[in-house]
Amino acid sequence: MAAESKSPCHHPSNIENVDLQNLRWVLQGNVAVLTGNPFDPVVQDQYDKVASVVDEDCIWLGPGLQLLLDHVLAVSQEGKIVWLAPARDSQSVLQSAQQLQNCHFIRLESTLEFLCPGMIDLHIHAPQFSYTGTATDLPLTGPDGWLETYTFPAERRLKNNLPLARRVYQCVVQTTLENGTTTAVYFGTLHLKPNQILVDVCLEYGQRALVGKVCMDRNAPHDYVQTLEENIEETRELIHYIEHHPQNSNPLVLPLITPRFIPTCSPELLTALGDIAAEHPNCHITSHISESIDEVAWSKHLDEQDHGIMDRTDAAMFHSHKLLTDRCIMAHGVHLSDADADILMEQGTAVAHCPLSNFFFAGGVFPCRRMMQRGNKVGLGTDVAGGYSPSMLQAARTTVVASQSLQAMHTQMEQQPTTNDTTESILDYRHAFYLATLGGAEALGLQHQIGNLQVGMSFDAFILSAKGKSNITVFPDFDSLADVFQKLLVLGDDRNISHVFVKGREVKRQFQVTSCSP
Ligand SMILES: Nc1nc2[nH]cnc2c(=O)[nH]1
Repeated sequence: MAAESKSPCHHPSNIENVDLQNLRWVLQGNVAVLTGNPFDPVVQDQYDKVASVVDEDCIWLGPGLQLLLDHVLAVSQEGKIVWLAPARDSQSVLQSAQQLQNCHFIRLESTLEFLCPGMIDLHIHAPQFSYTGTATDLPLTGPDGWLETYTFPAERRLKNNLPLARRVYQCVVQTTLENGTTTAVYFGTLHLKPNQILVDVCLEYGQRALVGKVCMDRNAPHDYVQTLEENIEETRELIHYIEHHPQNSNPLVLPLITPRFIPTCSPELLTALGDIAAEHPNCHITSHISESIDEVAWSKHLDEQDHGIMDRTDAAMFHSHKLLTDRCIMAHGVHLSDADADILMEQGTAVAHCPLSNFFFAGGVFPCRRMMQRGNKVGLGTDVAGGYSPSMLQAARTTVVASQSLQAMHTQMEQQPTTNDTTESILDYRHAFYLATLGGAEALGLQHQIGNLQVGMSFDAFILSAKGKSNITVFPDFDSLADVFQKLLVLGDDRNISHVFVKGREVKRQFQVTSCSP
Protein backbone atom coordinates (compact mmCIF):
# COMPACT_ATOMS: atom_id res chain seq x y z
CA MET A 1 0.00 0.00 0.00
CA ALA A 2 1.35 3.39 -0.91
CA ALA A 3 0.66 6.20 1.52
CA GLU A 4 -1.57 8.71 -0.22
CA SER A 5 -0.37 12.26 -0.17
CA LYS A 6 -2.17 15.22 -1.65
CA SER A 7 1.05 17.04 -2.10
CA PRO A 8 2.47 16.45 -5.57
CA CYS A 9 5.90 17.35 -4.34
CA HIS A 10 6.92 14.51 -2.11
CA HIS A 11 6.94 10.96 -3.26
CA PRO A 12 4.69 8.51 -1.44
CA SER A 13 6.55 5.93 0.59
CA ASN A 14 5.76 2.31 -0.15
CA ILE A 15 5.26 0.22 3.00
CA GLU A 16 5.93 -3.01 1.10
CA ASN A 17 9.53 -1.91 0.66
CA VAL A 18 10.06 -1.28 4.35
CA ASP A 19 11.54 -3.94 6.62
CA LEU A 20 9.58 -3.08 9.74
CA GLN A 21 11.81 -5.30 11.90
CA ASN A 22 14.93 -3.35 10.94
CA LEU A 23 14.12 0.16 12.15
CA ARG A 24 16.58 2.21 14.19
CA TRP A 25 14.82 5.56 14.45
CA VAL A 26 11.25 6.67 13.99
CA LEU A 27 10.59 10.41 14.27
CA GLN A 28 7.26 12.17 14.15
CA GLY A 29 6.79 15.90 13.57
CA ASN A 30 7.42 18.64 11.04
CA VAL A 31 10.12 17.99 8.48
CA ALA A 32 11.90 20.62 6.35
CA VAL A 33 12.63 19.30 2.86
CA LEU A 34 13.93 20.76 -0.37
CA THR A 35 12.57 20.13 -3.81
CA GLY A 36 15.58 21.63 -5.60
CA ASN A 37 17.55 24.75 -6.39
CA PRO A 38 15.24 27.75 -5.90
CA PHE A 39 16.56 29.29 -9.13
CA ASP A 40 15.91 26.23 -11.26
CA PRO A 41 13.02 27.17 -13.59
CA VAL A 42 11.48 23.71 -13.13
CA VAL A 43 11.48 24.17 -9.35
CA GLN A 44 10.03 27.67 -9.70
CA ASP A 45 7.37 26.42 -12.08
CA GLN A 46 6.40 23.67 -9.63
CA TYR A 47 6.14 26.26 -6.87
CA ASP A 48 3.97 28.55 -9.01
CA LYS A 49 1.63 25.67 -9.79
CA VAL A 50 1.26 23.96 -6.42
CA ALA A 51 2.15 26.37 -3.64
CA SER A 52 -1.28 27.97 -3.53
CA VAL A 53 -3.14 24.62 -3.62
CA VAL A 54 -4.57 23.91 -0.17
CA ASP A 55 -2.66 21.00 1.32
CA GLU A 56 -3.00 20.06 4.97
CA ASP A 57 0.23 18.05 4.78
CA CYS A 58 2.64 20.77 3.80
CA ILE A 59 3.48 24.46 3.83
CA TRP A 60 5.56 25.95 1.03
CA LEU A 61 8.04 28.50 2.28
CA GLY A 62 9.29 29.44 -1.19
CA PRO A 63 10.46 27.78 -4.41
CA GLY A 64 12.22 24.57 -3.47
CA LEU A 65 11.46 24.62 0.27
CA GLN A 66 8.61 22.93 2.12
CA LEU A 67 7.64 22.09 5.65
CA LEU A 68 6.00 18.67 5.74
CA LEU A 69 3.51 18.75 8.60
CA ASP A 70 3.12 15.95 11.14
CA HIS A 71 5.05 13.41 9.11
CA VAL A 72 6.71 10.20 10.19
CA LEU A 73 10.25 9.50 9.07
CA ALA A 74 11.80 6.09 9.67
CA VAL A 75 15.44 5.08 9.47
CA SER A 76 16.86 1.59 9.01
CA GLN A 77 19.55 0.08 11.22
CA GLU A 78 21.96 0.83 8.36
CA GLY A 79 21.17 4.56 8.65
CA LYS A 80 19.02 4.99 5.53
CA ILE A 81 15.69 6.78 5.38
CA VAL A 82 13.14 4.09 4.54
CA TRP A 83 9.87 5.91 5.16
CA LEU A 84 8.56 9.46 4.97
CA ALA A 85 4.81 10.04 4.94
CA PRO A 86 2.05 11.84 6.82
CA ALA A 87 1.51 10.42 10.33
CA ARG A 88 -2.02 9.34 9.51
CA ASP A 89 -0.63 7.00 6.83
CA SER A 90 2.13 5.64 9.05
CA GLN A 91 0.31 3.37 11.53
CA SER A 92 2.36 0.26 10.86
CA VAL A 93 5.63 2.18 11.16
CA LEU A 94 4.54 3.77 14.44
CA GLN A 95 3.43 0.38 15.80
CA SER A 96 6.79 -1.17 14.92
CA ALA A 97 8.57 1.66 16.69
CA GLN A 98 6.65 0.78 19.87
CA GLN A 99 7.34 -2.93 19.63
CA LEU A 100 10.98 -3.05 18.58
CA GLN A 101 13.55 -2.99 21.36
CA ASN A 102 16.38 -1.41 19.43
CA CYS A 103 14.27 1.23 17.70
CA HIS A 104 14.06 4.71 19.22
CA PHE A 105 11.07 6.97 18.81
CA ILE A 106 11.31 10.78 18.91
CA ARG A 107 8.24 12.97 18.83
CA LEU A 108 8.99 16.55 17.85
CA GLU A 109 7.05 19.39 19.46
CA SER A 110 4.63 20.37 16.71
CA THR A 111 4.89 24.15 17.08
CA LEU A 112 8.55 24.46 18.07
CA GLU A 113 10.66 21.78 16.39
CA PHE A 114 11.70 20.82 12.87
CA LEU A 115 13.66 17.91 11.51
CA CYS A 116 16.14 19.29 8.94
CA PRO A 117 18.69 17.84 6.53
CA GLY A 118 22.22 18.04 7.96
CA MET A 119 24.31 21.01 6.92
CA ILE A 120 27.36 20.71 4.66
CA ASP A 121 30.38 22.91 5.29
CA LEU A 122 32.19 23.05 1.94
CA HIS A 123 35.27 24.84 3.23
CA ILE A 124 36.87 24.61 6.67
CA HIS A 125 40.50 24.46 7.81
CA ALA A 126 40.58 21.97 10.70
CA PRO A 127 43.98 23.00 12.16
CA GLN A 128 42.98 26.67 12.15
CA PHE A 129 40.26 25.92 14.71
CA SER A 130 42.95 26.45 17.37
CA TYR A 131 42.96 30.20 16.74
CA THR A 132 39.38 30.81 15.67
CA GLY A 133 38.08 34.00 17.16
CA THR A 134 41.49 35.68 17.04
CA ALA A 135 43.61 36.87 14.10
CA THR A 136 40.98 39.15 12.70
CA ASP A 137 43.35 42.05 12.04
CA LEU A 138 45.50 41.25 8.99
CA PRO A 139 45.16 40.95 5.23
CA LEU A 140 45.47 37.44 3.78
CA THR A 141 48.85 37.61 2.00
CA GLY A 142 52.14 39.51 2.27
CA PRO A 143 55.24 39.02 4.46
CA ASP A 144 53.35 40.22 7.58
CA GLY A 145 49.98 38.94 6.46
CA TRP A 146 47.50 36.54 8.05
CA LEU A 147 48.91 33.37 6.47
CA GLU A 148 52.51 34.06 7.56
CA THR A 149 51.64 35.41 10.99
CA TYR A 150 48.94 33.07 12.23
CA THR A 151 48.17 30.26 9.84
CA PHE A 152 51.46 28.66 8.94
CA PRO A 153 52.73 28.54 12.56
CA ALA A 154 49.45 27.07 13.81
CA GLU A 155 49.46 24.39 11.12
CA ARG A 156 53.16 23.60 11.38
CA ARG A 157 53.13 23.02 15.14
CA LEU A 158 50.86 19.99 14.79
CA LYS A 159 53.59 18.06 12.96
CA ASN A 160 55.65 17.43 16.08
CA ASN A 161 52.82 17.49 18.56
CA LEU A 162 50.39 14.78 17.61
CA PRO A 163 48.52 14.87 20.95
CA LEU A 164 47.81 18.54 20.23
CA ALA A 165 46.68 17.64 16.71
CA ARG A 166 44.25 15.11 18.16
CA ARG A 167 42.93 17.64 20.68
CA VAL A 168 42.42 20.38 18.07
CA TYR A 169 40.74 17.95 15.70
CA GLN A 170 38.48 16.51 18.39
CA CYS A 171 37.39 20.04 19.22
CA VAL A 172 36.68 21.10 15.63
CA VAL A 173 34.81 17.91 14.77
CA GLN A 174 32.79 17.99 17.98
CA THR A 175 31.99 21.70 17.74
CA THR A 176 30.88 21.54 14.13
CA LEU A 177 28.77 18.45 14.80
CA GLU A 178 27.13 20.25 17.71
CA ASN A 179 26.31 23.05 15.28
CA GLY A 180 24.60 20.72 12.84
CA THR A 181 27.43 20.21 10.33
CA THR A 182 27.01 16.61 9.28
CA THR A 183 29.48 16.84 6.38
CA ALA A 184 32.67 18.92 6.34
CA VAL A 185 35.24 19.50 3.61
CA TYR A 186 38.43 19.79 5.65
CA PHE A 187 41.78 21.24 4.69
CA GLY A 188 44.31 19.54 6.97
CA THR A 189 48.00 20.48 7.16
CA LEU A 190 51.05 19.74 5.05
CA HIS A 191 52.07 16.65 7.04
CA LEU A 192 50.77 13.13 6.80
CA LYS A 193 50.47 12.10 10.45
CA PRO A 194 48.24 14.95 11.67
CA ASN A 195 46.07 14.44 8.59
CA GLN A 196 45.68 10.77 9.46
CA ILE A 197 44.63 11.80 12.95
CA LEU A 198 41.97 14.08 11.46
CA VAL A 199 40.60 11.13 9.46
CA ASP A 200 40.59 8.95 12.61
CA VAL A 201 38.76 11.59 14.64
CA CYS A 202 36.05 12.08 11.98
CA LEU A 203 35.46 8.33 11.93
CA GLU A 204 35.46 8.09 15.73
CA TYR A 205 33.03 10.96 16.22
CA GLY A 206 30.92 9.97 13.22
CA GLN A 207 31.20 13.07 11.05
CA ARG A 208 31.00 12.65 7.29
CA ALA A 209 34.06 14.40 5.90
CA LEU A 210 36.39 14.94 3.02
CA VAL A 211 39.98 15.34 4.21
CA GLY A 212 42.84 16.78 2.20
CA LYS A 213 46.58 17.02 2.69
CA VAL A 214 47.46 20.65 1.97
CA CYS A 215 50.10 20.95 -0.77
CA MET A 216 52.73 23.72 -0.95
CA ASP A 217 56.16 23.63 -2.57
CA ARG A 218 56.96 27.34 -2.82
CA ASN A 219 56.26 30.77 -1.36
CA ALA A 220 55.89 29.28 2.10
CA PRO A 221 58.18 29.41 5.17
CA HIS A 222 61.31 27.23 4.94
CA ASP A 223 60.03 25.14 7.87
CA TYR A 224 56.51 24.74 6.50
CA VAL A 225 56.99 23.67 2.91
CA GLN A 226 57.63 20.35 1.18
CA THR A 227 59.35 19.32 -2.01
CA LEU A 228 57.28 18.40 -5.02
CA GLU A 229 58.03 14.74 -4.37
CA GLU A 230 57.01 14.91 -0.69
CA ASN A 231 53.74 16.62 -1.58
CA ILE A 232 52.92 13.97 -4.15
CA GLU A 233 53.97 11.03 -2.01
CA GLU A 234 52.01 12.20 1.03
CA THR A 235 48.94 13.06 -1.06
CA ARG A 236 48.98 9.51 -2.37
CA GLU A 237 49.57 8.09 1.10
CA LEU A 238 46.64 9.97 2.60
CA ILE A 239 44.32 8.87 -0.22
CA HIS A 240 45.42 5.29 0.41
CA TYR A 241 44.99 5.68 4.18
CA ILE A 242 41.42 6.94 3.74
CA GLU A 243 40.44 4.37 1.14
CA HIS A 244 41.83 1.43 3.14
CA HIS A 245 40.98 2.52 6.67
CA PRO A 246 39.43 -0.48 8.48
CA GLN A 247 36.66 1.70 10.00
CA ASN A 248 35.85 3.35 6.66
CA SER A 249 34.70 0.42 4.55
CA ASN A 250 31.29 1.95 3.77
CA PRO A 251 33.02 5.28 3.46
CA LEU A 252 32.16 8.12 5.78
CA VAL A 253 35.43 9.92 5.01
CA LEU A 254 36.47 10.64 1.42
CA PRO A 255 39.85 11.77 0.10
CA LEU A 256 40.56 15.21 -1.26
CA ILE A 257 43.33 16.55 -3.51
CA THR A 258 44.28 19.91 -2.02
CA PRO A 259 46.67 22.40 -3.63
CA ARG A 260 46.57 25.27 -1.09
CA PHE A 261 46.29 27.98 -3.75
CA ILE A 262 48.12 28.94 -6.93
CA PRO A 263 50.83 31.11 -5.27
CA THR A 264 52.15 28.26 -3.07
CA CYS A 265 52.15 25.56 -5.77
CA SER A 266 54.67 25.34 -8.60
CA PRO A 267 53.30 24.53 -12.08
CA GLU A 268 54.99 21.11 -11.76
CA LEU A 269 53.14 20.39 -8.51
CA LEU A 270 49.81 21.44 -10.02
CA THR A 271 50.45 19.18 -13.03
CA ALA A 272 51.30 16.25 -10.77
CA LEU A 273 48.16 16.81 -8.68
CA GLY A 274 46.11 16.95 -11.90
CA ASP A 275 47.63 13.57 -12.81
CA ILE A 276 46.62 12.10 -9.44
CA ALA A 277 43.10 13.43 -9.97
CA ALA A 278 42.97 11.73 -13.37
CA GLU A 279 44.12 8.44 -11.79
CA HIS A 280 41.38 8.76 -9.14
CA PRO A 281 38.39 10.12 -11.04
CA ASN A 282 36.14 9.78 -7.97
CA CYS A 283 38.48 11.76 -5.77
CA HIS A 284 37.36 15.28 -4.91
CA ILE A 285 39.61 18.31 -5.39
CA THR A 286 39.60 21.60 -3.52
CA SER A 287 41.56 24.85 -3.39
CA HIS A 288 41.14 28.62 -3.11
CA ILE A 289 40.29 30.53 -6.27
CA SER A 290 40.26 34.29 -6.99
CA GLU A 291 39.82 35.04 -3.30
CA SER A 292 41.35 38.47 -2.83
CA ILE A 293 42.70 41.30 -4.94
CA ASP A 294 46.28 40.65 -3.76
CA GLU A 295 46.05 36.91 -4.33
CA VAL A 296 44.75 37.37 -7.88
CA ALA A 297 47.59 39.80 -8.70
CA TRP A 298 50.18 37.46 -7.13
CA SER A 299 48.98 34.44 -9.13
CA LYS A 300 49.18 36.45 -12.37
CA HIS A 301 52.63 37.75 -11.53
CA LEU A 302 53.91 34.21 -10.89
CA ASP A 303 52.32 32.91 -14.08
CA GLU A 304 54.03 35.61 -16.04
CA GLN A 305 57.36 34.62 -14.45
CA ASP A 306 56.77 30.88 -14.93
CA HIS A 307 55.27 30.87 -18.40
CA GLY A 308 55.54 34.39 -19.78
CA ILE A 309 51.74 34.40 -19.99
CA MET A 310 50.00 37.67 -19.17
CA ASP A 311 46.75 38.07 -17.34
CA ARG A 312 45.72 34.42 -16.97
CA THR A 313 43.17 33.93 -14.21
CA ASP A 314 43.24 31.34 -11.43
CA ALA A 315 40.42 29.47 -13.17
CA ALA A 316 42.35 29.26 -16.45
CA MET A 317 45.47 28.09 -14.59
CA PHE A 318 43.68 25.39 -12.58
CA HIS A 319 41.94 24.30 -15.77
CA SER A 320 45.22 24.01 -17.65
CA HIS A 321 46.39 21.57 -14.94
CA LYS A 322 43.17 19.51 -15.22
CA LEU A 323 42.18 20.41 -11.69
CA LEU A 324 38.68 21.65 -12.48
CA THR A 325 36.37 18.64 -12.51
CA ASP A 326 32.81 17.88 -11.47
CA ARG A 327 34.29 16.66 -8.19
CA CYS A 328 35.99 19.96 -7.49
CA ILE A 329 34.96 22.64 -4.99
CA MET A 330 36.79 25.94 -5.25
CA ALA A 331 36.54 28.31 -2.30
CA HIS A 332 35.67 32.03 -2.51
CA GLY A 333 35.64 32.98 -6.21
CA VAL A 334 34.93 36.60 -5.32
CA HIS A 335 36.93 37.89 -8.30
CA LEU A 336 35.90 35.32 -10.90
CA SER A 337 35.09 36.84 -14.29
CA ASP A 338 32.10 35.69 -16.31
CA ALA A 339 34.50 33.73 -18.53
CA ASP A 340 35.89 32.03 -15.39
CA ALA A 341 32.38 31.25 -14.20
CA ASP A 342 31.69 29.69 -17.62
CA ILE A 343 34.77 27.47 -17.30
CA LEU A 344 33.65 26.33 -13.85
CA MET A 345 30.15 25.64 -15.11
CA GLU A 346 31.39 23.69 -18.15
CA GLN A 347 33.61 21.58 -15.90
CA GLY A 348 30.89 21.09 -13.26
CA THR A 349 33.12 22.70 -10.63
CA ALA A 350 31.38 24.25 -7.64
CA VAL A 351 32.13 27.37 -5.60
CA ALA A 352 32.20 27.28 -1.81
CA HIS A 353 30.85 30.69 -0.86
CA CYS A 354 32.51 31.81 2.39
CA PRO A 355 30.77 35.09 3.15
CA LEU A 356 32.25 35.75 6.58
CA SER A 357 35.94 35.47 5.69
CA ASN A 358 35.29 37.30 2.43
CA PHE A 359 34.41 40.39 4.48
CA PHE A 360 37.91 40.23 6.00
CA PHE A 361 40.08 39.26 3.04
CA ALA A 362 38.39 39.56 -0.31
CA GLY A 363 38.02 43.26 -1.04
CA GLY A 364 34.73 42.44 -2.71
CA VAL A 365 31.51 40.46 -2.33
CA PHE A 366 30.85 37.18 -4.08
CA PRO A 367 27.81 37.67 -6.35
CA CYS A 368 26.14 34.56 -5.01
CA ARG A 369 22.68 35.08 -6.40
CA ARG A 370 23.99 35.93 -9.86
CA MET A 371 26.16 32.79 -9.87
CA MET A 372 23.22 30.64 -8.82
CA GLN A 373 20.98 32.23 -11.44
CA ARG A 374 23.47 31.66 -14.23
CA GLY A 375 23.57 27.96 -13.25
CA ASN A 376 26.89 27.67 -11.39
CA LYS A 377 26.96 25.16 -8.55
CA VAL A 378 27.28 26.94 -5.19
CA GLY A 379 27.29 25.87 -1.54
CA LEU A 380 28.54 27.43 1.70
CA GLY A 381 31.69 27.28 3.80
CA THR A 382 32.56 28.66 7.23
CA ASP A 383 36.24 29.02 6.23
CA VAL A 384 37.39 28.62 9.83
CA ALA A 385 39.56 30.45 10.83
CA GLY A 386 39.47 33.17 8.17
CA GLY A 387 35.80 33.08 9.13
CA TYR A 388 35.58 33.28 12.91
CA SER A 389 32.47 31.16 13.30
CA PRO A 390 32.30 27.36 12.94
CA SER A 391 28.51 27.56 12.65
CA MET A 392 26.80 26.90 9.33
CA LEU A 393 23.72 28.77 10.59
CA GLN A 394 26.05 31.75 10.91
CA ALA A 395 27.41 31.13 7.39
CA ALA A 396 23.83 31.02 6.10
CA ARG A 397 22.84 34.31 7.67
CA THR A 398 26.08 36.00 6.65
CA THR A 399 25.20 34.92 3.10
CA VAL A 400 22.08 37.04 3.41
CA VAL A 401 24.01 39.98 4.89
CA ALA A 402 26.62 39.76 2.11
CA SER A 403 23.88 39.74 -0.48
CA GLN A 404 22.24 42.76 1.15
CA SER A 405 25.56 44.59 1.24
CA LEU A 406 26.20 43.89 -2.44
CA GLN A 407 22.80 45.27 -3.23
CA ALA A 408 23.44 48.33 -1.08
CA MET A 409 26.77 48.94 -2.83
CA HIS A 410 25.11 48.84 -6.23
CA THR A 411 22.43 51.19 -5.08
CA GLN A 412 24.97 53.58 -3.61
CA MET A 413 27.14 53.51 -6.73
CA GLU A 414 24.22 54.15 -8.98
CA GLN A 415 22.93 56.80 -6.61
CA GLN A 416 19.52 55.26 -6.90
CA PRO A 417 16.97 55.04 -4.16
CA THR A 418 16.20 51.44 -3.25
CA THR A 419 13.18 50.20 -5.10
CA ASN A 420 11.36 46.92 -5.14
CA ASP A 421 13.26 46.07 -8.29
CA THR A 422 16.62 46.21 -6.60
CA THR A 423 15.56 44.22 -3.56
CA GLU A 424 14.62 41.41 -5.91
CA SER A 425 18.23 40.54 -6.41
CA ILE A 426 19.00 39.69 -2.80
CA LEU A 427 19.17 36.28 -1.19
CA ASP A 428 17.04 35.51 1.84
CA TYR A 429 17.09 32.89 4.59
CA ARG A 430 15.38 30.32 2.36
CA HIS A 431 18.03 30.54 -0.36
CA ALA A 432 20.69 30.36 2.36
CA PHE A 433 19.10 27.20 3.81
CA TYR A 434 19.24 25.57 0.37
CA LEU A 435 22.91 26.57 0.01
CA ALA A 436 23.76 25.14 3.46
CA THR A 437 22.13 21.78 2.68
CA LEU A 438 21.19 20.56 -0.79
CA GLY A 439 23.38 23.17 -2.51
CA GLY A 440 26.40 21.74 -0.68
CA ALA A 441 25.41 18.19 -1.59
CA GLU A 442 25.05 19.14 -5.27
CA ALA A 443 28.44 20.85 -5.13
CA LEU A 444 29.94 17.55 -3.97
CA GLY A 445 27.92 15.44 -6.43
CA LEU A 446 26.40 13.65 -3.40
CA GLN A 447 22.85 14.94 -3.75
CA HIS A 448 21.40 11.43 -3.99
CA GLN A 449 22.92 10.58 -0.64
CA ILE A 450 22.89 13.70 1.55
CA GLY A 451 21.58 17.28 1.67
CA ASN A 452 17.89 16.41 1.90
CA LEU A 453 15.48 14.08 3.66
CA GLN A 454 14.06 11.58 1.19
CA VAL A 455 13.50 7.84 1.15
CA GLY A 456 16.71 6.13 0.02
CA MET A 457 19.01 8.85 1.33
CA SER A 458 21.34 8.64 4.29
CA PHE A 459 19.85 9.89 7.55
CA ASP A 460 22.15 12.92 7.99
CA ALA A 461 19.94 15.34 9.89
CA PHE A 462 19.43 17.60 12.86
CA ILE A 463 16.53 18.74 15.01
CA LEU A 464 16.09 22.50 15.10
CA SER A 465 14.30 23.39 18.31
CA ALA A 466 12.92 26.52 19.92
CA LYS A 467 12.09 24.58 23.10
CA GLY A 468 14.96 25.35 25.47
CA LYS A 469 16.67 28.51 26.66
CA SER A 470 18.10 30.45 23.74
CA ASN A 471 17.85 33.79 21.98
CA ILE A 472 14.56 32.80 20.43
CA THR A 473 11.22 33.75 21.87
CA VAL A 474 8.14 32.31 20.26
CA PHE A 475 4.83 34.13 20.65
CA PRO A 476 2.29 31.35 20.17
CA ASP A 477 -0.57 33.80 19.91
CA PHE A 478 0.66 35.17 16.59
CA ASP A 479 3.84 33.40 15.39
CA SER A 480 3.09 31.07 12.48
CA LEU A 481 5.03 27.86 11.97
CA ALA A 482 6.90 29.57 9.14
CA ASP A 483 7.80 32.41 11.55
CA VAL A 484 9.22 29.96 14.10
CA PHE A 485 11.26 28.23 11.38
CA GLN A 486 12.61 31.56 10.16
CA LYS A 487 13.46 32.69 13.70
CA LEU A 488 15.41 29.49 14.21
CA LEU A 489 17.43 29.92 11.01
CA VAL A 490 18.07 33.61 11.52
CA LEU A 491 18.68 33.63 15.29
CA GLY A 492 19.50 30.04 16.15
CA ASP A 493 22.74 28.64 17.54
CA ASP A 494 23.93 25.31 18.88
CA ARG A 495 21.44 25.54 21.77
CA ASN A 496 18.72 25.23 19.15
CA ILE A 497 20.22 22.06 17.66
CA SER A 498 19.03 19.38 20.03
CA HIS A 499 19.98 16.22 18.12
CA VAL A 500 22.35 15.53 15.24
CA PHE A 501 22.49 12.32 13.21
CA VAL A 502 24.98 11.15 10.61
CA LYS A 503 24.22 7.96 8.70
CA GLY A 504 21.68 7.11 11.39
CA ARG A 505 24.15 7.48 14.25
CA GLU A 506 23.24 10.01 16.90
CA VAL A 507 26.34 12.18 17.11
CA LYS A 508 25.20 15.00 19.32
CA ARG A 509 24.75 14.39 23.04
CA GLN A 510 27.36 11.66 23.02
CA PHE A 511 30.11 13.96 24.17
CA GLN A 512 29.96 16.68 26.77
CA VAL A 513 32.03 19.48 25.28
CA THR A 514 32.90 22.61 27.05
CA SER A 515 36.64 22.85 26.87
CA CYS A 516 39.41 21.29 24.88
CA SER A 517 41.74 20.32 27.71
CA PRO A 518 44.13 17.39 27.18
N1 LIG B 1 40.86 32.04 3.62
C1 LIG B 1 42.00 31.42 3.34
N2 LIG B 1 42.58 31.67 2.18
C2 LIG B 1 43.73 31.03 1.88
N3 LIG B 1 44.50 31.08 0.78
C3 LIG B 1 45.51 30.24 0.99
N4 LIG B 1 45.45 29.66 2.19
C4 LIG B 1 44.33 30.13 2.76
C5 LIG B 1 43.71 29.88 4.02
O1 LIG B 1 44.17 29.11 4.86
N5 LIG B 1 42.54 30.56 4.25
